[in-house]
Amino acid sequence: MTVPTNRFPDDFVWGCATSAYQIEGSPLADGAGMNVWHRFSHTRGRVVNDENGDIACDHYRRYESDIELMKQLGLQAYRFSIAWSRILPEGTGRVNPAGLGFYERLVDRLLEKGIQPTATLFHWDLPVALDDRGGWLNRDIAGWFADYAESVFRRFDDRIKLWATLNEPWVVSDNGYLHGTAAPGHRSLFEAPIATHNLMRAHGAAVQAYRATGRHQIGLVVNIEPKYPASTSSEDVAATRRAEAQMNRQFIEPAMLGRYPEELRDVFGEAWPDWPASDVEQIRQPIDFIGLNYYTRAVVRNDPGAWPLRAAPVRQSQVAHTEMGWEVFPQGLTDTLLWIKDRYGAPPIYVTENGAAFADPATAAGDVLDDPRRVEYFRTHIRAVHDAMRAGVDVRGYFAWSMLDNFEWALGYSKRFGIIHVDYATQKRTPKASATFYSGVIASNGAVL
Ligand SMILES: OC[C@@H]1[C@@H](O)[C@H](O)[C@@H](O)c2[nH]c(CCc3ccccc3)c[n+]21
Repeated sequence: MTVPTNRFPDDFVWGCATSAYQIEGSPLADGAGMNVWHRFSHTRGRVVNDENGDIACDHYRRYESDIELMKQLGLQAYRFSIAWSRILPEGTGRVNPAGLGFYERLVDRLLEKGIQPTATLFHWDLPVALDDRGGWLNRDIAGWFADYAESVFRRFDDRIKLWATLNEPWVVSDNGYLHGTAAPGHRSLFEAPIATHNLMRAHGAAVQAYRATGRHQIGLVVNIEPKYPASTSSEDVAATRRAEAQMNRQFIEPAMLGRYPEELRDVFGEAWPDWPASDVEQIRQPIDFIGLNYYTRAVVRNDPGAWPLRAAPVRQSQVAHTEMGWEVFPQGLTDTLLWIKDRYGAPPIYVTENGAAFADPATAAGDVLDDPRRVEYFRTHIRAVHDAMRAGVDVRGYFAWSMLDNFEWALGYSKRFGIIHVDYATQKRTPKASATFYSGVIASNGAVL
């Protein structure tokens, strides 16, 4: 693959990404079952300002005008997630035709507008009915997930050609079961490894199900935050390896190499089981691509008091940070793309999420002052992708996070990642300068960088 010096290959795909619970609203409409983020966000004290996704961007009802905006941007593809509990209100068994109907309308409208739909089966919004049966702690969930996957493959594989099983299993295991900062809000050293393992077993089962009938591509989306040691001391280097294993290799390694990083026993101790080899073999199903979500890097030091990693980030001074407190470090994206290529056999990669939160207040006149730092963030990170491609990494596409300002999980609506501003009181959409910039990138296939 020859990569032109000043633009991207002709078949490179440019898109935007969102997820169901963050933008749709109407979480219980038309027979949908309750999902764990509905229950979590309605539990006092879990989300900033006790905000929730009851309305969000009202995309469930405004999807046609939102797709019009995507068309105006010149998007070639759109990454969204399917809400499991709309399709199977109890998580298994009865299919809800109205739930399928929403995604049918969404997909058909996208195709009408010449925009490629790419779907993630699970972006954290587990049906409550399954959480009440143990959720990711119940080994049966691999079968439940495969059945759900089959019901949507059967319906949409003629129109959706790029599938992802899970979005960021690390966040579900680490935030949802280890630290309790995300749904279902558990805090347990013993539960997190079980959640990890069942998430990955479910991934494997869904890929196996896809191979039986699917005719296109399926992969796994992981968040990778490259870890750089704060010093060359053996303590800091060891701490960095623990942090890297726990976030960056805990999921991609079983999926791609059929083994868990040995550092995980050092992190979890007796709480890390000896998984049956047959389980890990089943997890290692050949996949067609890796979806990489990249935002920032971490500089890591040894910290004996930091549970359970015994590692802590070191904030970098005198450099740009986003509203999330994340360092702006585009080199980390190049480094990560090269790391995946070198370590996991040069798989095709889509950058499935990359973006930045900055405060973008709307002025009284209704204009939106898009922070110029967001344009710079996209410019430098898209350049970083190009650098990796010039160095031989097989990157197939880039999805900006996010198309719309949306519900930022436990941070509610306090963080704005959108290239399109949403006034939540009026639901008015206003493209930001970053939308105009990204539109130019797409139109010129990266030549404007
Ligand atoms: O935080 C911005 C986005 C979320 O809105 C997406 O739903 C999620 O896929 C996503 N992942 C990451 C990086 C991993 C991460 C998630 C949550 C907290 C800290 C890091 C950033 N984001």
